[in-house]
Amino acid sequence: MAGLHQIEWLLVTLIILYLVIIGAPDERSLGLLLTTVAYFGFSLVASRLHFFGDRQRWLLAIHTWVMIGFITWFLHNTEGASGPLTSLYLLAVVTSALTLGVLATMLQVVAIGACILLLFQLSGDSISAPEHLSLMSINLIAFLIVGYLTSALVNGIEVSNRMLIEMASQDPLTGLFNRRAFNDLVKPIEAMARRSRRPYSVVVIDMDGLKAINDAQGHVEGDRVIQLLADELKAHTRSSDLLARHGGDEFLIMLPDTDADGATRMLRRLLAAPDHEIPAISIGVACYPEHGESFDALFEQADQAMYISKGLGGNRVHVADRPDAPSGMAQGKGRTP
Ligand SMILES: Nc1nc2c(ncn2[C@@H]2O[C@H](COP(=O)(O)OP(=O)(O)OP(=O)(O)O)[C@@H](O)[C@H]2O)c(=O)[nH]1
Repeated sequence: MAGLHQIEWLLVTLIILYLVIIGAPDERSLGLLLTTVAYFGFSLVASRLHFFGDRQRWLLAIHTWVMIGFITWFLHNTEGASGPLTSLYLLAVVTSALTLGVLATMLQVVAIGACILLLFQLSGDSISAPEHLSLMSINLIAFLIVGYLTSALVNGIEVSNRMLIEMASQDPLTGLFNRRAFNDLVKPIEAMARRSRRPYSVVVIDMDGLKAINDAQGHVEGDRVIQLLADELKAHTRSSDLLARHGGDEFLIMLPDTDADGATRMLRRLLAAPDHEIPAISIGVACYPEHGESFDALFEQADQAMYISKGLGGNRVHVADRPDAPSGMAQGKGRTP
């Protein structure tokens, strides 16, 4: 975004250079200088207020319209629309294409066309003169091409960026978050829960016997059951819950605002789901605040609880022991009680 202010400052620099080297009619010099200083002040204030940084479209639009108005005023007071300075409008077109998209940019090219017509009108030149008509057409076609190509380029970069972010945060097989993205998303929920002392649950799920499926039916079938389980997890969780594929056949869920009872109710429904294609799963649960103060501590507890589930035969939920509870208090909850 800083680049956009640089475009404006480039415009101011070009205009000052013009005034110094070529100069304007004496009676207009002061007015032009004051307008240029006012425009520079506007740009400076806008950059301080983070107009561009906030990416508010209407503020960006105001910015480009002000730029077009300023260029039109400058041309009106110097060489009109028939000189080479008309190409200064390119700066407004590029600014718009970088920030506002193709449609707004095309609209601005139309508005620039209207400004050029107005300039011809004000200077008393006839627009129907062949040299004026061809000059205006060439300029407008150039603006259209530059505006369109720049917008398309920016759009392509934005799409690529989005894809890169998705690729960096998603597990490609299931579309769930990967562990890195999950860790980033967990932090604010953990902090909020700690501040408000609201509960949350951490769930570790591990498939039972994926290796046997891979060995007997091949990796494609193994992949398919992983996807089926991921779909089932999505179907049984809320949109506010966080799901991640943690490793090969291991999944991780964070359930905000959910205590141990709420988590086990949901997980029992998952185990009772009638989809027999999904292999058995072992589940461990740990909850804030009773099983630990930090997400990492809860993850460790949930992981141990998952292994207890597996040790008890798998296909069940095991809630971590309370740290102060005597050992043997673990509660196993199988698919078939
Ligand atoms: N098809 C497939 N298999 C995977 C993938 N990632 C890991 N695996 C396999 O999953 C198997 C996991 O093995 P284990 O950790 O022993 O798990 P398991 O066979 O489910 O046995 P338990 O966890 O003890 O119940 C290994 O054979 C891995 O090669 C994957 O993306 N697709």
